[in-house]
Amino acid sequence: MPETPHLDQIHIPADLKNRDLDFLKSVADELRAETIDAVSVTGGHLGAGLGVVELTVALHHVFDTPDDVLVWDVGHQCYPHKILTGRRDRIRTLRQGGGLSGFTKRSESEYDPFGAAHASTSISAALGFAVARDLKGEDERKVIAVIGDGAMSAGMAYEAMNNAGAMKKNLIVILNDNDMSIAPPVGAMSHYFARQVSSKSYQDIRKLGKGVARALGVEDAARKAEEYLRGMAMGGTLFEEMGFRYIGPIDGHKLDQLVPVLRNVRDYDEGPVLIHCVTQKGKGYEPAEAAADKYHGVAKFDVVTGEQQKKKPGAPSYTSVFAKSLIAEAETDESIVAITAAMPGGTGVDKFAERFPDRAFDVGIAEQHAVTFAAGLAAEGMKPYAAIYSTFLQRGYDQVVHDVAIQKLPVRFAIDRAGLVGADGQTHAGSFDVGYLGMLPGMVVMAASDEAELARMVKTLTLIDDGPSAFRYPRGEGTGVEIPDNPEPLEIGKGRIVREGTAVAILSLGGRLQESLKAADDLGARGLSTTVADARFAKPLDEDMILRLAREHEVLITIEEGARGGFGAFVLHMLAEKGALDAGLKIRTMTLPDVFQDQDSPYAMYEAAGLNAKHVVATALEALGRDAEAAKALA
Ligand SMILES: Cc1ncc(C[n+]2csc(CCOP(=O)(O)OP(=O)(O)O)c2C)c(N)n1
Ligand SMILES: CC(=O)[C@@H](O)[C@H](O)COP(=O)(O)O
Ligand SMILES: [Mg+2]
Repeated sequence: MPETPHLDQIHIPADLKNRDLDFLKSVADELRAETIDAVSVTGGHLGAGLGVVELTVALHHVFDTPDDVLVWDVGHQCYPHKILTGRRDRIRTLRQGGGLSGFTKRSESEYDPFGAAHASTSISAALGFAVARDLKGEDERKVIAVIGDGAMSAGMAYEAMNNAGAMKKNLIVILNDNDMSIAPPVGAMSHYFARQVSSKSYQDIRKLGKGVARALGVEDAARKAEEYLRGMAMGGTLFEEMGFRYIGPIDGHKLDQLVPVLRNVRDYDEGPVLIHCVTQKGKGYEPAEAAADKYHGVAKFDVVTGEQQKKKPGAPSYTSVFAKSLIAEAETDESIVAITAAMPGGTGVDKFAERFPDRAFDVGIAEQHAVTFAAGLAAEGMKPYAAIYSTFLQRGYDQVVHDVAIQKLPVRFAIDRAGLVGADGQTHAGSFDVGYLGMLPGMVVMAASDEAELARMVKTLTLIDDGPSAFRYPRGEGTGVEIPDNPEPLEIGKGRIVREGTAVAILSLGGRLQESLKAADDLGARGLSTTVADARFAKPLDEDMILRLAREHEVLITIEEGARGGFGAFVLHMLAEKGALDAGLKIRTMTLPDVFQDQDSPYAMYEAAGLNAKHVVATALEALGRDAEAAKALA
């Protein structure tokens, strides 16, 4: 544990008041060390937090949180903020079961006025706070949003600025420009920011900072910087045109620049202000600064060497199987293109881009655009694979409906991180895609039960040219099955029987198949011969197979890695329509519970969700009236 004599004096942000710059600098240094040490034992988002250490200290020194409202965009950079806002004693529980969330969360602290984890929401939320404040007549309270350069690629940020600029509300937006997203940032705005940073005024203030601080000492240097910065607001920037006063760029690691600038804008009450703050992702920790991803998200690591805990080599990840399979298809089909919204590594589109640089597109954090862009490509005869995490596709839903499905355009959705994802918790769970896609007319929706199935699904989608289609697959490693070199396409709307039995039928969609097979073993040992079927399709359903399961078994259980209103609901609907429930079939639908589950290991989350093998066993026994045995199975 690092020595932290200054940080130890800070229990809440008010303890940072009336402190001089030297003290604040020491707090910042110790806060950085504490953040590094904490994340070394928990893993998590490190680089972003290290880049905002000084900014966090300066904000809490200058403003009166929680009365002043501080909204962090994404929230993955908020670990230093958590340490300063009364959560230091639990900081080594970050992202663990029962521990602190890895993001800002309203239920966790009054210093987190707005929860986040999906990007680019902060300016909209902050404007809402500002308008409410004014309606309540509490004008003295300040509202600040901190948003990254990557998050600035999303439409929402501009929708919010457009609105804020016109409303002329007092609102402070801090653009935290570290010239990084998860991967190097993309897009014209990113180039625009880079031009601002290379401008003469920024280079001048950097020189001024260095020279003057040496000559005058920090307090005098701060006064000098303040004088300089007062005269520095530039006209004519994009932000000025949108109605913001633009200040910067300033060096976000220099408290002697940050503090006076923040003090000035705190007292400015003539409308919205944007401070362009230049920072470095991973700042102050050499292994992070040197890493290509600037330690965006890390496993547990050794603080001295920076070496991250390696996972034991296991089966290939679903993501890598997707990438490999798509590359194989694209070798012989030039119309295949791949799209990612700022997640090239996470989706495997980086691998596709290495092989086909002209056919891979990283559009930035812009899921809405990604979907409609794919629709345009499809309309022109290309075969776009939009590889988007289940949770982030939620943002592009109207585009899926309006631009893709209604026009029957053959966009292929490769939906990664389907189901529970573990440490990222509530906000990142891929719970809803089967429901929200399966309800759309004409959509084909599949779920892979293992990596060989995934390879077959990639192949299958190359053949669907008359409408949209999707397949979903979980985060992490596959099951270790052999992956065929030339995968056979699947017959649309056909499932498969994996094991034949007579009393109980388990109909699994996607990644719960292994648990279903374990449950079948257990039920078999209890004298209940059990059929296990892999549905493969949530839409269209394999009606023949499901009707047969309903006819020939006393109990039918559906199971899926998704919320209510998904696969089980579709099956129930179909069986009801066909009158297959009229004869007294004992049917149970096993889904994620109707709550937003907190983070934990994926296994523990499925355990809490009641979707592991023993839960299937108990469900079957309970359906058969063997309640005592069911209770024992769960014990
Ligand atoms: C809507 C949405 N899409 C994708 C992501 C995944 N994501 C999390 S952080 C991040 C990069 C954010 O970059 P930036 O805003 O510059 O913050 P930095 O990490 O550089 O501090 C991305 C793409 C997300 N959280 N939300
Ligand atoms: C903050 C954020 O949204 C991402 O960094 C996310 O945590 C990545 O998740 P994976 O680790 O599953 O790619
Ligand atoms: Mg960034």
